[in-house]
Amino acid sequence: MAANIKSPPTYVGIVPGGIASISQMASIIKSPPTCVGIVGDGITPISQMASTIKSPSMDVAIVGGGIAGLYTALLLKRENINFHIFEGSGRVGDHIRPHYLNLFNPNDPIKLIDYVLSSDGNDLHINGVKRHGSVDAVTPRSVKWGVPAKYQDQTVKDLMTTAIGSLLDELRRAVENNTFESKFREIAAKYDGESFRAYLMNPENSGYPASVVNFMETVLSQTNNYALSMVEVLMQSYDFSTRDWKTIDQGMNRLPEAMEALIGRDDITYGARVQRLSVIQPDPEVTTMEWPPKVDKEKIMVTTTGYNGALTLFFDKVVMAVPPAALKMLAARPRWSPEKEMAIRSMFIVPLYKMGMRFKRRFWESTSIPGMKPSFGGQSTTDLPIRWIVFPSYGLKVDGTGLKPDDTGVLVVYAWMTDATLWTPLTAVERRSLAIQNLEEVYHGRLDRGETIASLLIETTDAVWAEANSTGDSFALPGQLLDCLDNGRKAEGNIYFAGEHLSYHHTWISGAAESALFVVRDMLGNKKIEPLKDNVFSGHPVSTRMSLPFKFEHADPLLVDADPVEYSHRSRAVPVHLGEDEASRVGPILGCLRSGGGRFHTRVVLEHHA
Ligand SMILES: Cc1cc2nc3c(=O)[nH]c(=O)nc-3n(C[C@H](O)[C@H](O)[C@H](O)COP(=O)(O)OP(=O)(O)OC[C@H]3O[C@@H](n4cnc5c(N)ncnc54)[C@H](O)[C@@H]3O)c2cc1C
Repeated sequence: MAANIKSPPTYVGIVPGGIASISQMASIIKSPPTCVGIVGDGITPISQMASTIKSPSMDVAIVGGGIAGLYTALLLKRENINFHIFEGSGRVGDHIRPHYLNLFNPNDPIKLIDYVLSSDGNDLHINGVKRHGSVDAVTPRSVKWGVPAKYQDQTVKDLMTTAIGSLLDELRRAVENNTFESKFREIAAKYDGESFRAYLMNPENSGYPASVVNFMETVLSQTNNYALSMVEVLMQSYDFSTRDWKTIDQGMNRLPEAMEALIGRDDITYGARVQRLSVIQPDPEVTTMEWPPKVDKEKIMVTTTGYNGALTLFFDKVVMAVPPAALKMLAARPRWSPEKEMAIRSMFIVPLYKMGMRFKRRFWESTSIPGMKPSFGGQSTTDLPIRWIVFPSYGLKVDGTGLKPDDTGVLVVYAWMTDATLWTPLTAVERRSLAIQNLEEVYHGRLDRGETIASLLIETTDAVWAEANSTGDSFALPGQLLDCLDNGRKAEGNIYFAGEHLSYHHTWISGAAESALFVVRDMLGNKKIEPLKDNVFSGHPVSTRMSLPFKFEHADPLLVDADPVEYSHRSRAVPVHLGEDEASRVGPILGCLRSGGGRFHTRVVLEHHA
């Protein structure tokens, strides 16, 4: 049996009725090979197991194949540490879930394109008032919002700058001086105890009346976002004020797929939901075989179920790279410190709702109505249930080589927080019908050729994230941010924790990667682990779309999932800082997620050689 199992041969599997199918298990899990494994519920042939489990090196289980798990794997790979990923679903990337029905060449280089955050043709549709142009310039008067006279003509941007501009400047200066973390903690120690709403209303700060705060939240954010910790909303503003926005051409899921290819699919078991974690203490004295087996040093027993059957495997260390909701719902695991348990339980999970709507033509990119401008990217804001309408940044080539307004295209409507919760009880058909009606209202009198939204629509698909395994995004309520971060991150013996919720940049891909960096540093005794550099995997062939079972027809990436229930989120920009020299590098590059003095710049440059 040992011959079936690649190095080091301390890996034993047991199945009901014998060990015949152990070879199957060995082929499922090739390289992270500490261990004893049990498949199924029978453990009779225990006598055939090695007497004492000795592992010569450290073996790490990574639970979760999202960005946090994948990035942890790549860092461990660079350190030559054995690892294996257990991913509960059949794919990596989870939150990043664009879906294509269209053409592109799997061997196309992965490259960044500009992500357009706002454009001249974007609209505001609030209080029944339609306003064309940048959201930043909106005043309460312009949308008939009742506020005290002195605020009526202040733009929403000025109101926000007055409230937090100096704190944002302090954070930016701290990044330049490599003191981001201490500045973040200084600000959090002072302000985390209050919500952003309370902060804005506090006379010691901006002292805005509730009507002004409501106006700001409606125009700039989503309903009840300002109930979060003040520091969460400050960080949202900080991340959104990043200057250079980029996305990955042909879809953001090329990032996790490229990472997957670099890791190697043999080091990932798909469809393996971890259900149980147990700590097995060392007992070198005992030589008789029993279950659980005796081990020469502490091991973590990891039990998964899925389409590979049930697997039980032993590792030296485990990284739980899963969202707090998944961690909370783990059927059996050790009870951790009260602070840790509290951090896991109290992380505030924000629901998100998204619908991708595929249209016969990109009607938003052309208009014959005098005074109206087309929306080449960016997003429109409404106070309707759809809340935001996001225009694609794909195919925007002003030199005429991009997609034409008569080509098909996808709009995404996007609600979160309380606005997303309200979509949850509706059926799929009701959601689609509501989205169409909302869009008809926004575009009333503005479509050419006598068309309607319904007549232009090809298909829709949506994601009610609160109903998905990963739920939504994680944020902290007032007074909980530092506790959630510090206690949530703290290792429990040999069990470590990663995920976007444990970073300073909640709800960003870069945050998930940042958390992986923290974990690997911690696991290796605060070793100075650098983020991945451009050429770490230089020479490694990256073909990212080998496994997609679709025939592609034309070059407009449809960023919606074909599955009518589970929807992808649109591929969108991550905060990016690109230096001139970095942008121009060529060759096989794994783009890096690099930390600049606490500020985590996501630099996703993935190119592979022709
Ligand atoms: C609607 C939406 C829009 C977003 N927009 C952006 C954006 O524009 N830019 C940006 O940078 N970020 C965006 N984000 C955030 C970003 O996608 C996430 O922060 C990031 O992908 C989270 O990565 P993660 O690895 O922490 O978690 P996840 O992606 O949730 O990965 C966790 C993995 O663990 C697996 N898992 C869970 N439980 C188990 C178990 N018991 N056993 C085994 N496996 C398990 C899951 O299947 C999943 O694959 C968005 C998120 C959403 C929901």
